[in-house]
Amino acid sequence: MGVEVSVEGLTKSFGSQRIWQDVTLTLPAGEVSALLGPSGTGKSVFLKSLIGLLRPEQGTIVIDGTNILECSSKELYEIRKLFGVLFQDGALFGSMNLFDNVAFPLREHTKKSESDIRKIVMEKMELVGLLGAEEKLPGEISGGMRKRAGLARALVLDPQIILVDEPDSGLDPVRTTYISQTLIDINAEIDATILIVSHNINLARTVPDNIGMLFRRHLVMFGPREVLLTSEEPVVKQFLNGTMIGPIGMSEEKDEAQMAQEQAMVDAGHHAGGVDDVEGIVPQMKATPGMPFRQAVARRQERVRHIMHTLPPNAQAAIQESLDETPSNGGDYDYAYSQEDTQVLPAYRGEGYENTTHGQG
Ligand SMILES: Nc1ncnc2c1ncn2[C@@H]1O[C@H](COP(=O)(O)OP(=O)(O)OP(=O)(O)O)[C@@H](O)[C@H]1O
Repeated sequence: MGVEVSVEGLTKSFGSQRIWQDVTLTLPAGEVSALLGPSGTGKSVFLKSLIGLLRPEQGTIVIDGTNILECSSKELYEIRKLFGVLFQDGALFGSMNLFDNVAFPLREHTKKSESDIRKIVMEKMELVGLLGAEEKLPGEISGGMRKRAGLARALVLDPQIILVDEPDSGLDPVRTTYISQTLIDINAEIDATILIVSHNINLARTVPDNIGMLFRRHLVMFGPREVLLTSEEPVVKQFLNGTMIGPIGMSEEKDEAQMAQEQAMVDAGHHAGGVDDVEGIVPQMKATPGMPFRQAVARRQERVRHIMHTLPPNAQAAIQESLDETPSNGGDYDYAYSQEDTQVLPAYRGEGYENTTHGQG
């Protein structure tokens, strides 16, 4: 199973430009998490910080028991071996065909024989749906295929943590859904901890087990998906519905006067853009039938059950609803609680609720 990534009090600046501060979150081992946020809020900077490509000036990042901000370069090298990273454009070598691109980390970092390498490469190519395209050059294939090849390459060293930077960038909605399905299937197949950085609303609603959001140099929240998806925070609602009305502006955050002016325009009949208020939670994507059981589902439900009393009431109700809807046989996908279990949850009786915005999970 993948390893937990624990971030505490993390602050990053470039010169006098503060990117974000005091970011605290834990990526639960083996679960899929997503970090959302408007453009420029520092999502990619966060991702690069996790693998030690950028160095935050304060805080800790503990991976497999090692604080990577204090460890030696040898230790960092070892920790990096746990990661597979998919960069936005796939970061493929243009002169190598897809087979050689995907084989590259194996040839570079292991002493495996060419026949073993072939076996692994073909296995990963199949997992991302690229069998038959091994001989193609990156310049001869679509952006979606390049991303898939980048993903296959990120998988060949059997990573325990997979970081994915904007898997949807440059893809149409259908291809975005395909790559979303692939990420869920990969999680089912290898049980790695996955962090996806994105501003795609559909992906955010349907893929991750946990969601966080960066805005105004802070982590607005991080926790089980139900927390963000039922949030009443104006910035979260605006982001999820993609409208112009709310604190997020074209390039900068807005002031109160500007927001009031825009609201007046909408009240007078101007369309604010985006989809009409999508409320509540759409079902999470499941592993493709025939894939292994996604163990993260059961683990997450167990974990969420223990922290439920700390979550906002709307999130508690949504979690409860999903538990109630779980088929009594557990299905291939979901972990079912017995009726007895759900009845004794103190959180559902409204006890012990502690805060409204930070569903830390
Ligand atoms: N190496 C760097 N040196 C200086 N500034 C940087 C560096 N990398 C990123 N930045 C700045 O950090 C800020 C956040 O950038 P980042 O790419 O992380 O945003 P993002 O949330 O991923 O945006 P998008 O969704 O548009 O990709 C930007 O203002 C960017 O210019």
